Amino acid sequence: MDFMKPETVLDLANIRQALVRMEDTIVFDLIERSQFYSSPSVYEKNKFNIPNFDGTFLDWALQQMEIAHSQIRRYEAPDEIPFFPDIILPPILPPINYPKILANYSDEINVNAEIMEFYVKEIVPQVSCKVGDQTENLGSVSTCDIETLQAISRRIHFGKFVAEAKYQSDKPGYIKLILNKDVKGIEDSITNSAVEQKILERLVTKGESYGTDPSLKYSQKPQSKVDPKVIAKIYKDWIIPLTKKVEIDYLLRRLEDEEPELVEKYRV
Ligand SMILES: O=C(O)C(=O)C[C@]1(C(=O)O)C=C[C@@H](O)C=C1
Repeated sequence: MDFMKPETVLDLANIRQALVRMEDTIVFDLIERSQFYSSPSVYEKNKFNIPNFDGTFLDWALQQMEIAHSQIRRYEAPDEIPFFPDIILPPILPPINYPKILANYSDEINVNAEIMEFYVKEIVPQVSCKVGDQTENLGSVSTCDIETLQAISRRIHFGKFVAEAKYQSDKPGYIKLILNKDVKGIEDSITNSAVEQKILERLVTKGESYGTDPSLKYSQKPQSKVDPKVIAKIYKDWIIPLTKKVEIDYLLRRLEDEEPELVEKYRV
């Protein structure tokens, strides 16, 4: 898909293909994280003495990274959402005039605070190789965390494109659901259990293959570096539900950016 060509971005088959590709990045990032200890010092507020800063070491490191990445134009892209939108800077590179694809409030749909919370509380304890700190690796842990968080955030906020594609494909149906504030109806209409099931099965296969040394493939002992079932469970319990939350939150506001005459047509 090409963000300069909206029709390629709003094609559900293309979006799903992009989501499948993102699984590779996320699975590899989780495997990378599994080399390290849980490293609680990285996630403890004000553990290190950082002048004029109130937060965890990871918050601080991620903020520094986002400041740099904002200047290299990362957050101009419609599929990149910062964790700290209030501290980012204008790009140094000239702006890109992306065609409008999403509704005008789309940047306000941001679940990164929830992503940070489940990452620290649920993912790190399940994928790290051992409980505790390993002093010399705290920096590596934080850079690995940043990569993983950014990959998961991009995947979850892709829900906006999924939602827009679904909205465009059935405006009358969605306008009625939105006017009725029918959250359950919206959730049912965006859910495709067969697609979800396939994702979970494929993640187990990817976890097994990517986590195994190819030369040991035929060994009797399982080699996976992260239990593939844990990877599938992270998707089932957190990544897919939050993607759906993004879709629902996006759709609930969708009439803010719709022709009033069209909305009136469906109001009873
Ligand atoms: O592919 C879709 O239709 C989506 O809405 C994305 C997604 C997902 O998170 O992967 C979420 C909800 C659907 O039930 C299936 C898959």
